Amino acid sequence: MEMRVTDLACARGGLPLIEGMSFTVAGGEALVLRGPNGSGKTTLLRTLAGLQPALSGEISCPPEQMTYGAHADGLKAVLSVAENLSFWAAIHGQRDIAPALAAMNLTELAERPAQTLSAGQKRRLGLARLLVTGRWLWVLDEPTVSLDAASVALFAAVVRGHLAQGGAALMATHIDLGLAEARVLELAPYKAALPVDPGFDEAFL
Ligand SMILES: Nc1ncnc2c1ncn2[C@@H]1O[C@H](COP(=O)(O)OP(=O)(O)OP(=O)(O)O)[C@@H](O)[C@H]1O
Repeated sequence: MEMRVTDLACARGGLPLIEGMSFTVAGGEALVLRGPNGSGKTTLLRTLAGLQPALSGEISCPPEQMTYGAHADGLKAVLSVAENLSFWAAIHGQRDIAPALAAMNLTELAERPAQTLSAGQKRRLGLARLLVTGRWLWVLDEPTVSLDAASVALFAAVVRGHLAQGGAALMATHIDLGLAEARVLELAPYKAALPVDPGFDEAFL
């Protein structure tokens, strides 16, 4: 399995942010996306996940082969931890949620309504969801927000396990995940030139 991105350009709010971007992610690989606030990491991930159209370029992997973890945890507040996971597992044709619960240290919280979880516990549940999708490519936006050091380590182990099974991960993160094997993809070289404002008029200066 491989995702090949070729000469991609994307925009947000009508402004081009990224242009001329090409890279590949293959099964067994983790790619960490780096760039300052506002540089377009979320925009790139949304584009790859098919949530917004690219301005131009090609993405070889269809959204059906990936799972996208956004800033929001995407939980159903009144469902329990186990019910939330079962819901997602059913959508993806999976049954066994026990390994996902155990991997993100949620077994003891299985019966708790999601709305009563702490921010870090909610994030752990959001990440456990990845494990019941069966998708090979994980596209993740700041996956470790709200996690304490122990949970970051748990998550790194989950990612490593996914890679070992031939999966891949593309993650925007500002923190060190402790995944020494991850490649870093800097956004800076692909910063799009700002369009010239055709309505500019010196008389108004
Ligand atoms: N809904 C929106 N409408 C218009 N512009 C937006 C919208 N969302 C984000 N932007 C702008 O698009 C640019 C890129 O934002 P994006 O969220 O992709 O950056 P980022 O690299 O993920 O930032 P951060 O590190 O802060 O999460 C920013 O200048 C931002 O203000």
